Amino acid sequence: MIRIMLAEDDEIMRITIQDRLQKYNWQVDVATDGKEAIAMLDRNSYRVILSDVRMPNLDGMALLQHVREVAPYTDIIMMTGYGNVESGIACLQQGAADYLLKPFDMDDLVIRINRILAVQNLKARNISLEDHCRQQQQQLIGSGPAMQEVYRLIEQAAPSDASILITGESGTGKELVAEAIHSASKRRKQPYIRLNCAAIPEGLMESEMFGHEKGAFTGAVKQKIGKFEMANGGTLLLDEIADLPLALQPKLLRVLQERELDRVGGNRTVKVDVRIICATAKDLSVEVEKGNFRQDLFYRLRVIPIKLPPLRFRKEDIPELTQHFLHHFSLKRGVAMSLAPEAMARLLDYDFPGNVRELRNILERTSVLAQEPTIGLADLPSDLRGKEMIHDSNQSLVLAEALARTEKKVILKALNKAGGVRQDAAELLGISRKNLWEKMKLYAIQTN
Ligand SMILES: Nc1ncnc2c1ncn2[C@@H]1O[C@H](COP(=O)(O)OP(=O)(O)OP(=O)(O)O)[C@@H](O)[C@H]1O
Repeated sequence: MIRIMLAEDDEIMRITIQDRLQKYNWQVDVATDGKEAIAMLDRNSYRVILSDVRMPNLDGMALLQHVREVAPYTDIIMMTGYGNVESGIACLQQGAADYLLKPFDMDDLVIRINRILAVQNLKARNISLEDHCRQQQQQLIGSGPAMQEVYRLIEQAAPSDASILITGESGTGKELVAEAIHSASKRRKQPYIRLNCAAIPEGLMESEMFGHEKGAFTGAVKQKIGKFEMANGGTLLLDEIADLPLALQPKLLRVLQERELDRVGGNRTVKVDVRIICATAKDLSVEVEKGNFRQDLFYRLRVIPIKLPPLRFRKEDIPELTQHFLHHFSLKRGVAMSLAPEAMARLLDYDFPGNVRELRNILERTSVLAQEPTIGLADLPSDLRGKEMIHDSNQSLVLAEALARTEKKVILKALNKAGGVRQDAAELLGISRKNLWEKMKLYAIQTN
């Protein structure tokens, strides 16, 4: 429920405004002077404060200054009397969101509050869009059986609010899967926020997750909203969850169980409604055995587990991924890039310890550096060209066969197109004449 504070010393005015605003299902707490308002601000979070300028004990300007310091996410509308436009402008200069000259129309007040709430919603949405933008143009690619299973799990998991644990080696697309789940869920129009548990110093993690109040610790000069509150109504991805400090794990468990949290240095409880997705490249059950991760939290987080296979176990997706990334980099470079068959063969033979991220990086680098629009073997990084390639025995045997068949087909096609002229066929294939000759021998291809 949207919470609004009304600070006004005039009783009739107070009752009239409160009655009217409550009709919109807003919770309206009233304060009779500035001091009382400050005390209430310590106990609760408000989206909007509506304050009179002239009040006993502590006036509206002092309250405004206090709110700006301790609650930067709360907007304040000032009510000034006697047609005092200068005072209204002074309020805006001090950081008020708006002002109203008394006497004012109640409809006008409601419109202004709604406008402020809309801007607040936009700001929250903006934070989540920034996160989205990073991933823009990034969709999950791969139609092999392993990815089909992943899509099936995403589809099944998305509609519920159950916690999801995505595991998989680095670069297998865990973040993309988390985003796909959010986008397919009923929360898709709400914020999607990401928090990397490994990237934040341990001492700052609690405030990053749950926020803090002004003065909670040295350096906490302003109130800060944590990622949980930012994600309210939406989804929070806790990336690298295995790195969440042990001391914070009970606090995360509490949010999951009670759906409420305490900001650091705060003495009030904030209700949150957030769907949690966790991702990790580590085996969490091993971390539990080692005593680095709480078992109760582990079970709570892995209600739906999704395991992403490494790229070397789904090599069938490499051509499709390659095409997808090359298309993207071609647009960036303004040249239609393609991959020579033997370069593709090398990619298919490589084990990609860095998974899809490594494939993407290789293609990005080569599409920038390659002299010709066709990326050849020589354009690939040395660890792909050289003997250092890591072989996965059974897998590459099956692939080698499939590859050989494809390569033979492509060569025959090129020779056919070139009317049997080897030099032209070699050029079409983007390989040397000698290389073509060797391959023709290998595949027992004859030309007249
Ligand atoms: N199936 C996929 N289709 C398209 N792109 C993918 C796929 N999987 C991964 N990527 C790309 O690979 C890169 C790494 O993906 P992502 O960050 O999701 O991996 P991750 O598993 O979260 O890695 P880490 O554990 O290192 O954070 C990104 O650029 C992403 O777009």
